[in-house]
Amino acid sequence: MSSESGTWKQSKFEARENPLFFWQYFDTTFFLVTTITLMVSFWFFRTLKQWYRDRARTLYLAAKLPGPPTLPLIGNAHLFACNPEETLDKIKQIVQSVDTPGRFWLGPKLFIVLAEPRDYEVILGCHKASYKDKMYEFIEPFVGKGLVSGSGPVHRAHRKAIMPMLNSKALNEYLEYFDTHSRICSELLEEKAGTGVFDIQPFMVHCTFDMIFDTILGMPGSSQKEGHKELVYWTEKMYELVHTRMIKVWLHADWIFSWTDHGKKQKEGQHVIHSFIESVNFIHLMITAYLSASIVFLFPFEIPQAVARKKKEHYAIERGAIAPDRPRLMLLEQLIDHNAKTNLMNDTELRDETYTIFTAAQDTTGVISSFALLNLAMNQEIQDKVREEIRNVVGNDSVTVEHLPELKYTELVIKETLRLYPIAPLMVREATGDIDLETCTLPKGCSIVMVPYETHRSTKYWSDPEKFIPERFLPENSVGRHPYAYIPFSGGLRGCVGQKFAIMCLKTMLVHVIRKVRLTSTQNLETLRLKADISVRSRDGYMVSVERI
Ligand code: HEM
Repeated sequence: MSSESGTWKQSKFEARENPLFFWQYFDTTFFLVTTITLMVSFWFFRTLKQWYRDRARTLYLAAKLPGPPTLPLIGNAHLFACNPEETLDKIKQIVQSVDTPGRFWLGPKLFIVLAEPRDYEVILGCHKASYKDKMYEFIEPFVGKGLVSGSGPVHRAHRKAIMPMLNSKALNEYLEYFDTHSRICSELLEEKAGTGVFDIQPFMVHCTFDMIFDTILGMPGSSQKEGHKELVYWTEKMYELVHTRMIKVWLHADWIFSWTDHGKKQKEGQHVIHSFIESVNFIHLMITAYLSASIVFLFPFEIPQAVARKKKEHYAIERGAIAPDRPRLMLLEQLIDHNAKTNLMNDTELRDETYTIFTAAQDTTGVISSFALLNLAMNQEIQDKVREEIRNVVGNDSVTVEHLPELKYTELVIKETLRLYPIAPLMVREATGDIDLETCTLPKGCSIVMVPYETHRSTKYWSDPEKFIPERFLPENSVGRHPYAYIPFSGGLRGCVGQKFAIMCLKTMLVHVIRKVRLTSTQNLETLRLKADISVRSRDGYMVSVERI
């Protein structure tokens, strides 16, 4: 206390003796505050000016593009205040009402719609369009940040590492699993013979669950025997929720979303998944996993366990404690081995990539195989041709690597299915710089919407586009067609990494099912109603009847 009052007295004394004492103090503070204020103001006005310039340029370039009339503040958001199932119709209406490139606004955000192959060619190969739109982040609460939603240098490095892991050597190893599970699927379908109309999708979805469990996680899948209706339901629902959030601009803010019915449904879905996991007896699970190696459930909690188990196995093999019973080619094993050498991914990234690939592979293949079989059920002549080819090429044998390239007509059927039902009906990118197209410039910051669904059904590139005609993909019938008129697997910098995997998987499934049962359906292509969430699906189910061959 005395020393403090001493200091104060000393300052008072110095101030009286030296009149510049306080001014010196004031000058330094004044100088610092002024400099910082000026710098902040300078930065603020510069940013504001840049923002104003960018905005003016965006408005100027957008004004040159055709599009529906906009309302103040909300733009065209009111057009999407519809049932999520109708989104595809809304986008189709926009594409059909204007000559693309066209535009629409969701609040302050500009979307430029493309449907011409020449524009796809530029966009899919352009680094400035290789970033996924921010809306893809809505998928991250479910699958984490993986190849599908990520962008930038980390995405590039992960993609570069993962792509060679889905090479022919690994795929040939996977074929055995595709064959085993497809056989089980065909036997289960055979049991449905004579039972009337049923939805074939759950059968195909469970089959793909199992194939992907074996090949991506390297763990035996047996969901076809156990059945996981709730999980299947919530996988599909999860995509629907993400999609709803993407198109409804007012749901973008987390705090609003969490209060809405959709946010509550998201929690409900997570709750179902959590409860399911918790309901499993973990001791039983571990014993089952280690002794009989039959783990049958998945989702985020399962993936970390799978990663941990595979890591343990990796280090045990390295120490020589156990010998590998086969080449370690399952995707998760390859990722762990690669990571041990390069340290490319941390544990979270490893788990997210595994789970992302798992869902990217499972949902797509499950839906496309259902559409393929439904279309064969609706077209008996085409089904007969496929069956004849299968008899000639594979007979009653297991499917081998040598058979696959010989299944040429079956491949045409798969291609035609992917034309009519492109799994990604819309693909959205963010322009990280201005991009010049043949007819216009896309301004930096806009969202680019590609609509393969529309291009795949455009009379400009396809005759009788609404009909199921596999022969249109014969080389002689494809002459002169723009290569980007057909992009079911996207292409270029963000193209699907699982294309070969998917074709192999689909061919094997078709072989087993078509040679075992004849499918019929009372549904037809003209009346089949589709919906689009993240992928295209049938609103009416995939209703077929089967009889034994
Ligand atoms: C019939 C089956 C499939 C179809 C039609 C399909 C289609 C597509 C499409 C269109 C994209 C681009 C999406 C976009 O840019 O928004 C994509 C990306 C992707 N696909 Fe597939 N896919 C299929 C199966 C698979 C399989 C089996 C795997 C894994 C084994 C897989 C893994 C991925 C991954 C990881 C990406 C993200 C790639 C990136 O952005 O770098 N897909 N797929």
